Amino acid sequence: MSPATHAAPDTVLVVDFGAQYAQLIARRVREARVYSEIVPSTMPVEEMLAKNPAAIILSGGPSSVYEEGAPRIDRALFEAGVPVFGMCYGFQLMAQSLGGTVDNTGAREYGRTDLHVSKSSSTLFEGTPDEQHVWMSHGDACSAAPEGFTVTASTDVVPVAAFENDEKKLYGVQYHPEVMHSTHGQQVLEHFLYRGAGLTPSWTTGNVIDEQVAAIREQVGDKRAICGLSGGVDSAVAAALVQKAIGSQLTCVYVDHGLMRKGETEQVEKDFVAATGVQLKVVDAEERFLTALKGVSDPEEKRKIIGREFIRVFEQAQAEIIADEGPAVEFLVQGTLYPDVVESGGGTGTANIKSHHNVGGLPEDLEFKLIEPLRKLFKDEVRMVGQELGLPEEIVQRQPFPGPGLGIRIVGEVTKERLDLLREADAIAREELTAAGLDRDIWQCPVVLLADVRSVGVQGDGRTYGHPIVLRPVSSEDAMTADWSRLPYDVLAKISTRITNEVRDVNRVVLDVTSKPPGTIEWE
Ligand SMILES: Nc1ncnc2c1ncn2[C@@H]1O[C@H](COP(=O)(O)OP(=O)(O)OP(=O)(O)O)[C@@H](O)[C@H]1O
Ligand SMILES: O=c1[nH]c(=O)c2[nH+]cn([C@@H]3O[C@H](COP(=O)(O)O)[C@@H](O)[C@H]3O)c2[nH]1
Ligand SMILES: NC(=O)CC[C@H](N)C(=O)O
Ligand SMILES: [Mg+2]
Repeated sequence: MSPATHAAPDTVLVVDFGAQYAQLIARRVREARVYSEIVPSTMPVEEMLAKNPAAIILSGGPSSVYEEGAPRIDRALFEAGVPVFGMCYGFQLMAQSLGGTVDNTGAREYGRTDLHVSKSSSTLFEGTPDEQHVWMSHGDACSAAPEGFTVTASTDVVPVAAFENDEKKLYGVQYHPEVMHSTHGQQVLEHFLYRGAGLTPSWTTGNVIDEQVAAIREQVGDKRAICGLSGGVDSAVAAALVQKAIGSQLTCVYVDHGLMRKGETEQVEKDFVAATGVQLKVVDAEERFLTALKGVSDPEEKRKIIGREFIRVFEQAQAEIIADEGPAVEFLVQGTLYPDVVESGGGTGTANIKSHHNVGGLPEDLEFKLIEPLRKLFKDEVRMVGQELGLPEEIVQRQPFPGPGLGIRIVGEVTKERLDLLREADAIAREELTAAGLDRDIWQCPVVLLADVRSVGVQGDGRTYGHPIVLRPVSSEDAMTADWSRLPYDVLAKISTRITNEVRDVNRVVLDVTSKPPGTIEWE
């Protein structure tokens, strides 16, 4: 999308072989201040090379290289003169393609492993200790490196745990440098990028602002755009970025779909406008959404309906703005992030976990041209962009709240009555977490109503048959993986007591102690 005046940054392609950690690799590369993108392993090598990558990283993956039907890579990739770094499956594939030996030696290693570095002056390992901990997860192993490669590390059971070929700029490690448990992993990755591939750490979120502002100006011209504004971080940053590019040609539209939390609408009306001076249109669409959701309890169906209704409301807003005179409103700005795209199966041929309303949930007859300036960024990067744009801390550090709102936090049919009940419970949980000073310690805390579940309780000496509320506090770096937050018991106790006392029909509060994976953050 960048106009010709802005050179594309040096890009490292991360080829995804179905890895658990492809996103993490891309993030680590960006932490090294080099721009990276993920591509599926099914992309033909010519297409990868046509992107003019500065380097290529081959990810891990569940397959075995010698199995029939296992994903492969055209050998041409290794002969194109582009520096390549293979990790785990990618390493094994590189070994096999170039004439080394990979087989099932019985040398399985899962988890923390001691790595013995045999050539600490090598491109990958310079300055790192001869003995280091790495994180392994493999059943196959490379027993002989291809010709021309120097073996630079081994473990007690694997003779070839790293190899390097400086002449051809090809490198590989059996372990996962991208995970935190590999103690010098980031350093080894940076050595590949800076020393192996000769890149300089120059990519910053500042580049994103300049590039996107120029690109958006060119794209929009003298037309107008609307931006779905939710009060959340992503749309606030997207709106501020687009406002910087086209100023008063932008109108923000906040949809009150009746699935918002207590006090949210008032907050957006007040805080965001005060911070940015943006033009805001608030649409009350509660009835429309609740009617469309009537009788629906399947999560994907809910998501699709909400995605569709959002667009219908935006179209209506568009018509109203056009009626007010001025140039056409052709564009819709959304605060879509990279994880939204990846999780909706839109990124790399990965599985569709759930349709995020703004990606997989969009209707097919969408007429707007989309502007999604944050589509390639992770959340922490978006927060940095927001900070650079001068947005206040309260907005930039706000916890995420999903576009489909409480609609996907009611397991069962969504009704006004259930929403009101959940809104009360959620407000109590948020109030107590804030009072305990825990807002910055947790990523977010969905509060979920199990509307189709009832359990027996005793309240006021009488029998009750009510619904459970689930607390789902999680900590995370980017919502791609998460762990349940170990909240202090007294805070949990207070929330539980208040919810069962103050919210009618709720007689039980339970805590979700599942990490992601296997659970996702939201229940639907
Ligand atoms: N109530 C709403 N009104 C208008 N647009 C919305 C609303 N909710 C979500 N959107 C649109 O959908 C996009 C995706 O929602 P999402 O919740 O991922 O982002 P966000 O709300 O901007 O940030 P956060 O992830 O911090 O909550 C938003 O960026 C925004 O464009
Ligand atoms: O705008 C959004 N539209 C959606 O449809 C959606 N679904 C999940 N989320 C948020 O994304 C993060 C990851 O959530 P999951 O682990 O449930 O997939 C968490 O932060 C969720 O709150 C959404 N945000
Ligand atoms: N994590 C991986 O990439 C594993 C590679 C291969 N499936 C093995 O077990 O050796
Ligand atoms: Mg949100």
